[in-house]
Amino acid sequence: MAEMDRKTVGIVGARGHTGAELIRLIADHPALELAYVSSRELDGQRVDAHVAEYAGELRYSAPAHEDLPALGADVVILALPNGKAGACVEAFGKAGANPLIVDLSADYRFDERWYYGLPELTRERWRGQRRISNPGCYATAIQLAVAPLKDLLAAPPVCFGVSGYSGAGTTPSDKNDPEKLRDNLMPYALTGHMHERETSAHLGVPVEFMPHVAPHFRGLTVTCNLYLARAMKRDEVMARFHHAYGTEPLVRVVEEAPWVSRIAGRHHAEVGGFAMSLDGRRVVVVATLDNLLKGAATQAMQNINRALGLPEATAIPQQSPPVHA
Ligand SMILES: NC(=O)C1=CN([C@@H]2O[C@H](COP(=O)(O)OP(=O)(O)OC[C@H]3O[C@@H](n4cnc5c(N)ncnc54)[C@H](OP(=O)(O)O)[C@@H]3O)[C@@H](O)[C@H]2O)C=CC1
Ligand SMILES: CC(=O)N[C@@H](CCC(=O)OP(=O)(O)O)C(=O)O
Repeated sequence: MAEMDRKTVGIVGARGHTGAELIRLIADHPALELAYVSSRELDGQRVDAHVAEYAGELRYSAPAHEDLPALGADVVILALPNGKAGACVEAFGKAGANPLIVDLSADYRFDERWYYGLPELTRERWRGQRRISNPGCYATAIQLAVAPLKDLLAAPPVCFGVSGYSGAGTTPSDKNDPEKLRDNLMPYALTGHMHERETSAHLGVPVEFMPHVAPHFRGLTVTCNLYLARAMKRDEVMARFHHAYGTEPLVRVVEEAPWVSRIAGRHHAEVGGFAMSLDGRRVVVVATLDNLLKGAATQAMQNINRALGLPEATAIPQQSPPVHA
């Protein structure tokens, strides 16, 4: 597609797990090409030595924040740890540069000047903003599980989350130490996790969230207990989910509670279970997604495609639905 006017993309923080997934997606994108990928640790090394799906001559570089605007990418993806995006965003402001900026961190998720891009729930709120804040991974799953019933809740949803340890990034900690995770389930931030605040703010209802990290690498599950203001039948509950997501290529509504082992490496989220209490006033909804894909890189790609006027699912692999045993 050499004749197509490709847009250039810079990834800041490209050594990380999400950065690597973005390199894969962009490598296969008909309208995008990588301009630069930054990493201090991999500075000077060939990208194809680290991401097999990338074929080209590009090497990692380590520009200072203030030098990013001069690199001239049309799209800049910030995949840095929390707290680091501001310096980059400021550098573009100071230089008078206005690329499309997508931030994967939590830094702008509460900033009303930024579009919060969870396309299936917020795409109507995009008004051409060139600053896009990508949602958190658990926060994506919880919002997808709760949104279709949020007007019927009698109490805050109580959500039990279990993530693979890639969710904890590459900076060494107990939460990404395979030795400490072996045969283990590690609870953390059991009240006040940032995604509790994020989901509450964006759903407009208070949410309670208890995260855990498990020994698998990628994929997360949230099991959400929802008390309902009136008795409902399972069919009625499911009809709401089909209505909300029936035409969405990246959210599948499934009968059974989905398994995280079947979502790893896939680009969509699954929402299912819909276990009802006998009195019909309580339903348990389970959502799974790959935290690095629909929880991060794939969602960023949806947002970028949309902002560039391309079909939202461009270059996002659409695999066939999993077969449940
Ligand atoms: N992992 C996940 O499942 C999800 C992550 N996110 C968010 O996406 C962002 C990236 O996550 P992830 O890829 O997991 O993170 P990683 O920890 O795997 O990668 C972080 C990247 O930032 C660079 N970096 C680390 N420290 C600094 C620093 N002090 N200054 C500048 N660069 C630094 C690293 O490269 P180098 O040190 O070589 O420069 C690396 O490229 C985070 O904000 C995270 O919260 C969002 C949703 C899901
Ligand atoms: C297992 C694990 O540690 N997960 C991360 C969430 C990853 C994510 O979505 O990150 P941000 O919201 O920080 O962008 C956490 O709980 O902080």
